[in-house]
Parts: sequence; C-alpha cells; structure tokens
Amino acid sequence: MTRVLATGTFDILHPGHVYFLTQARALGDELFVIVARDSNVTHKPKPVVPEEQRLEMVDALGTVDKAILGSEKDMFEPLKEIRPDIIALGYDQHFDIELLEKELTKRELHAKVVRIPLSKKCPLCSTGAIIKEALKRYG
Ligand SMILES: Cc1cc2nc3c(=O)[nH]c(=O)nc-3n(C[C@H](O)[C@H](O)[C@H](O)COP(=O)(O)O)c2cc1C
Ligand SMILES: Nc1ncnc2c1ncn2[C@@H]1O[C@H](COP(=O)(O)OP(=O)(O)OP(=O)(O)O)[C@@H](O)[C@H]1O
Repeated sequence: MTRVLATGTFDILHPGHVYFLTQARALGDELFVIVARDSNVTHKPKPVVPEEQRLEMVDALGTVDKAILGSEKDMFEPLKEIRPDIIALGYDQHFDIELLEKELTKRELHAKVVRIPLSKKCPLCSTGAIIKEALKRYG
C-alpha cells in the first residue's frame, strides 16, 4: 500500500482542490490530508471558513481516505503517525522539495515529495478569486 499525503488550507472548496486531491490520490493507494490550522495560515489572509468546517468538507470527498487537522506547533508531528510514502505539494505551496526531503530524512521519515501542477483554466479555481468575485457582487 502506497500512502500519499496532501496538505493545504482548503478554504471554500473548488474544482482546483478536487483536481489537486485526485492527482495526489492517483500517485498511490490511499490519500491522507492534513488541513492547515487557522493559527498557521499566516502566508495569506486568514481563512473565511473555520478549521473544523474545512476539515469536514475535505474529509467528505470520495478521493480522501482520511483527513485530519494539522498540529498547531510542529508540521512534522502528524507525519510520525501517518508515515506517508509520498507527499504531494500543490503548484503554489511554498516548500522547496529538496529541503523538505532533507528535513524528513532527519526525522527518519522517508517520503518522496512530488509537485502537482496547476489544473487547466476554470473560471473560479482559486479561493482568492471566489472571494474577490463575491466582494465585487455583494461587498
Ligand atoms: C509535509 C507537510 C506537513 C504539514 N503539516 C502541517 C500541520 O501539522 N499543521 C498545519 O497547520 N499545517 C501543516 N502544513 C502546512 C499546510 O497544510 C499548507 O501546506 C500550507 O499552509 C501551505 O498551503 P496552502 O497554500 O494551501 O495554505 C504542512 C505542510 C506540509 C508540506
Ligand atoms: N486550480 C488549481 N489547480 C491545482 N491545484 C490547486 C488549484 N487550486 C488550489 N490547488 C492546490 O490545492 C491546495 C490547497 O489550496 P489552497 O487552500 O491554497 O487554495 P487556493 O485556491 O490555492 O487558495 P488561494 O486562491 O487563496 O491561493 C494547494 O496545494 C494548491 O496548490
């Protein structure tokens, strides 16, 4: 069994997320997802949807075998239990593949890190774009 791990904020689900998770799932036999904690989303505006609700939506997707909320303190903590064979990174996730693999090896975790490309064009395949459109109409 090849276990794949995908991570992300997943604030306001859209087909880009479905594409990312479907591609990640296709890399192995089962897909685990770590949903980012509200307190850790500092690289962009805070999520509109609270973490428990983001988790509930991701966990309900057919492609996802198990979704959990990440650690608030240490991103490597949940990996000790999940022990993924492959980690799928999104096209815009700010991690360097080599550096991440080195940090994993240091902790005796031996996952291959793979980057999933951007999906083909779709009108609102970005949480930021959905929020902008909603503000234009209702703001
Ligand atoms: C291997 C790995 C483990 C992660 N573990 C956590 C975690 O435990 N808690 C958390 O809040 N974020 C964790 N993250 C970070 C986020 O889930 C997410 O990748 C990050 O916020 C950037 O993605 P985004 O642009 O979708 O928000 C982890 C990321 C990676 C690559
Ligand atoms: N259109 C897309 N194609 C492929 N992957 C995507 C797409 N949109 C999001 N993802 C991936 O899904 C994961 C979670 O995405 P995230 O929660 O950052 O949403 P987002 O729509 O990219 O947000 P924002 O628009 O605020 O940057 C990330 O790994 C991201 O790269």
